[in-house]
Amino acid sequence: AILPILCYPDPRLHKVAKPVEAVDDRVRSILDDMLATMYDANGIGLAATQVDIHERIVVIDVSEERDQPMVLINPEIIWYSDEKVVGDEGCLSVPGIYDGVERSTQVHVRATDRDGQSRVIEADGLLAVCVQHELDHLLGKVFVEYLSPLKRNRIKTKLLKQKKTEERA
Ligand SMILES: O=C(O)C[C@@H](Cc1ccccc1)C(=O)SCC(=O)c1ccccc1
Ligand SMILES: [Zn+2]
Repeated sequence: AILPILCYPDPRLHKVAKPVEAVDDRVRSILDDMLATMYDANGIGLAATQVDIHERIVVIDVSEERDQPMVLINPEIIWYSDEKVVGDEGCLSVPGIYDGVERSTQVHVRATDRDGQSRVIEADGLLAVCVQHELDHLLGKVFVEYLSPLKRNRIKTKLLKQKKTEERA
């Protein structure tokens, strides 16, 4: 099913996700819904927090063909490169806003996949950026929090105004 994506500044986006106890059919069903929702929204990643499910689950697909889904259950970054880069980021919970965020260029992530197997993924490029962005979501952090308070307030005002016009429409 396509799930509704929470929109900033919804307070639920700041809840901290809990670890998944067991990779069972309930979790696999959440994974399928999150992947459907991510592809429908044309995103390259989605964290469970964004669909109001507060468990440590992330899906990612950074492939051109949109046919290489990645599932990260209970992900943790076990190594960050010292080298960092500022890249333009967007967020499905902050529609229409793109701005520069500094991230490590490479990260190593330990995560469990849909079969319950634990793996370490060595990520670079857009995948490294996306992993860091998604894991922030699981900690209740949205990328606009890296921006200046002035920019963040302008974004809040803009999105709240958008929401009002949507409700009236
Ligand atoms: O809100 C999300 O987690 C999804 C987000 C992931 C992300 C994109 C870009 C940089 C970091 C994290 C998106 O997919 S935003 C929309 C999008 O499709 C996109 C934006 C910029 C570059 C590539 C894709
Ligand atoms: Zn996001």
